[in-house]
This record gives sequence, C-alpha cells and structure tokens, in this order.
Amino acid sequence: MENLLCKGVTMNLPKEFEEKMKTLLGSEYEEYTACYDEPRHYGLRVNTAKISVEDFLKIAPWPLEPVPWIENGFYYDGDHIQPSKHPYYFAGLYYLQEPSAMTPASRLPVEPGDRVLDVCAAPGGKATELGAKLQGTGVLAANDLSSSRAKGLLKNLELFGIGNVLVLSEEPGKLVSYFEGYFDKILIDAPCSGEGMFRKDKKMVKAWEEHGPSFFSKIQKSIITQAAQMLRPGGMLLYSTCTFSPEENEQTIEYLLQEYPEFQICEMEGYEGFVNGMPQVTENRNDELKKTVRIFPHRMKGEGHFLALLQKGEAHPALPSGIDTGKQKRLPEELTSFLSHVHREFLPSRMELRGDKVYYMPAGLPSIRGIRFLRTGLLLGELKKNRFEPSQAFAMNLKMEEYDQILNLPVGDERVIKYLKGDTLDVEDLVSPKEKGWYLVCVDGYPLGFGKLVDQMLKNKYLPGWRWNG
Ligand SMILES: C[S@@+](CC[C@H](N)C(=O)[O-])C[C@H]1O[C@@H](n2cnc3c(N)ncnc32)[C@H](O)[C@@H]1O
Repeated sequence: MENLLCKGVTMNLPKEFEEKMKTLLGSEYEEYTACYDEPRHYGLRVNTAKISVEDFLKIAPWPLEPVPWIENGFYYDGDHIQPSKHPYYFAGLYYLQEPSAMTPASRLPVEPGDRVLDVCAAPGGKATELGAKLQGTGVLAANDLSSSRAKGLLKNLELFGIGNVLVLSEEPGKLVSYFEGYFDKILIDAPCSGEGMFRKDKKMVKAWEEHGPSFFSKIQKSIITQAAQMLRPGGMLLYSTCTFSPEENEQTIEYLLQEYPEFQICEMEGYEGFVNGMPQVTENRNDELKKTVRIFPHRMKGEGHFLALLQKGEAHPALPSGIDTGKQKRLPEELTSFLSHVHREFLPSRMELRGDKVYYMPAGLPSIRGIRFLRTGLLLGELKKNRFEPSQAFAMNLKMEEYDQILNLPVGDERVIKYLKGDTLDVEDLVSPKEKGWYLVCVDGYPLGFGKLVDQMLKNKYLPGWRWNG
C-alpha cells in the first residue's frame, strides 16, 4: 500500500491498483497521484424538464461555475453551501451529482419520443437526465436489480416530475424476453470496482479489496450482451463505468463486439480533457476503441470515468412510437371532476385503474406481466369514497400554469418551509373565504405539492416521507 495524502487524510491505495495505474498512465502517473491532494468537486445539474438553464441562473441563490463539457451542469462550493436544503431542491429543479458522472447521460443522444432503458439506474443520477431529455414523451424504463435502491430511484424520478416511466427491479436477462429489440436508446452505467471514486469516497478502496475488476467484469459482460438484445436495429447504447481497469472498460466493449459484431463504436461529443480509449489494453487492439472516452481526474475537474457510445447496425429510422388503442374507458366522475382543473389533455385510453389507484400510462407498452416493478406510468392519485386525492408525483409532474388553483409563494415566505415540514398553513391573505378544494402549492412558480383549502386554511397534503426535516 502506498500512502497518499488527500486533503490531510492518509489514503491507502492497494499495491496491485497502483501497479496497474502506472502501466496505464506511464509518465502521467505522478500527476494522477498528485490530484489526491486536491479537493473533490461538487456538481449540480439543472432539470431542464422544469426550468431552462438561463432561468435557473436568474434565481440560483449561490455562485455557480459551469462544468465546461455539460450544458446544464455546474460546480458549487460544497464545503460551504448545501443545495439539498433549499426549497428549489424540493421543487425538483436540480440534481446533485459529481460532474464526471453527468457525462454518460449527456452523451447518449436521446430524442423526444424515444423508448429509453437505463439498465442500472439507481439512485437515478443518469435516469433523471434521460427523463428530462424526453420532455414528457416516449418512455423511460429505469431498472435496478436492488429493490431497496430502486425505491430511491423512484423518488428521484418523481421529484424530477418524470411521468412517462417504468421503474423496474429485475435481472436484465429477464427483461430480454419482454423487450427484445424494443428500445431506441439504452444506458448501462454498470456496477463496477469504482476505482475512479477512490478520491471522493475512501470506502470504495475497501470495497475494491473485496470485489475487484475481475468480479465486476463478468457481471458487465453479461449485462452488456443482454442489453444488446433489447436494442432495436439502429439504436444506440452508452456503456459507462467509474473505474479505470481495462477489464471493465475497453475489454468489455471488445467482448460485446465479438459477441455482436453488428455493433459499431461511435464518436461522441468531445471535450479537451477527455482522453481516447486505449486499444493497447485489449487483445485485438481494435483501433476503433480510440473512440471510447476515458476521464482522468488529473486532466479535468471531475472523478475517473469511462464511456463508450455504440450503435447497433446502420442508422435506421425509429419504430413508430407507441400507438394508443383508442379504446375509450369510462372514468370515475370524481377523477374527471378533478381533471377539469388541469389544463392538459389526458387520453382515457392511457388511464389505468388498479385498485384505488389511478395511473397515466406511457403509450404502446408491451405487457410486463411477471416483471418486478415499483411503478408503471404516472401515479395520478387515489379514489377514496367518492373523492379523488391527487398524488405527490402528479403535483411534481404538473407545471404551475397547468392547474387552476394555485398558491404561489415566494422563496422567502416562511410558509414555504412550513409547508415542506407538513404544517397547516394560514393563507387568509391569498384566498377569499369562499374558495376551497385542492390547491397546488408552488415556490416561485414551481410546484411543491398539494394542499386542501378549507376556510382560508390549507390542510397539508405534502407526502409525509418527503418532508423537510431539521
Ligand atoms: C454505478 S451504479 C448506478 C448509478 C446510477 N446510474 C446513477 O447514476 O445514479 C450501478 C447500479 O447497478 C445495480 N446493479 C448491480 N448489478 C446489477 C445487475 N445485474 N443488473 C442491474 N443492475 C445491477 C446496483 O444496484 C447499482 O445501483
């Protein structure tokens, strides 16, 4: 073990890891180890499904510095500010993410209307961006084998207002029989040995000693070949890891190309700090591997990553997007009455009632009977004894302009935090005595959740599990 001083903390790096890094980096090795002395970088990514970057910068309460290779990414001073403790975070206006980790979703060219799969999605760092790029169209299937981690994924997608989702928790191998050739775009942010995160998180070194590159390489080969089968001809796949080991990176791509020769590696939008992938660390030394990208922390302000963008066969037009059966359903009166306040068209054929719950489904889904899932579609709310209670997810999915009973509070109003803490609000100054019903509470124009107005008091309907504590 070599001791490296990292922000005054001693870092113990495994000898085997160091030797491999020396081979990989050659004369740059010293520069790489020197960066362990530098502070980690904190990043924030704007949710462009809710707010443009330009508008966010007008209201951002702290100084932000652009992440130069990410359009909607910014650095913030994480040693002094806590953006997770701000009402805008609760409005889903941004996601906090290490800057290099913003790269994979930014380099997969998702278009509105696409069918997108994120195979290893929890807690949603990439899925939230893929969902934002879909702008409420198409479908995002976000999967993670770990059902406990998938719960956090669901929360983050709901907070981001992403409604056209499936949140699944399955072995990718099982998904193949349901989704063969179905997806236009697939992201695999693979489970990996995490070498690129050693600086950010010292626990990763210990985890590496338990499960190193050869353990993960087998899993990655299996996931990437299963994902390959779920991609339509002409579809695109982005594979990423946060590790340096060739077994988990170039060699995984080499394996995919052997198993599925119809795949080709694509150039992705570049950045001066990116380093070309390294054919020399593979058996066949395929020069095309130079199109893959390595991110090294001594070359740019972010942690270590690897990315490869691939296309299955030749570019090919997308399959027709989901077709609605047009089957008309009679919706419960209490639901239609609530929806009369919402200025958006809902197709009755996409409404699904399961028990008391009402969902709005993405169009044209295949049957997923037998797959473990946490959510399919947007949970609109629940039918309860002749009334409809809208959900937290529905509130987050709405734009303020789409609902006709609004309580829009400025961020400095103390009722914003009170609302987020679950308190009843006195809103006498904002509504007349005769007004009543479901109100959408917003901060500076961005929804936070619902409340029910009675006698100028707002009963709090913010989801208890999401409350602001502290
Ligand atoms: C690098 S993390 C994903 C991080 C996530 N993409 C993000 O940006 O927030 C890898 C994830 O893969 C999941 N995982 C591990 N083995 C898996 C498998 N065989 N299939 C699907 N997911 C798996 C883990 O539970 C973990 O959440």
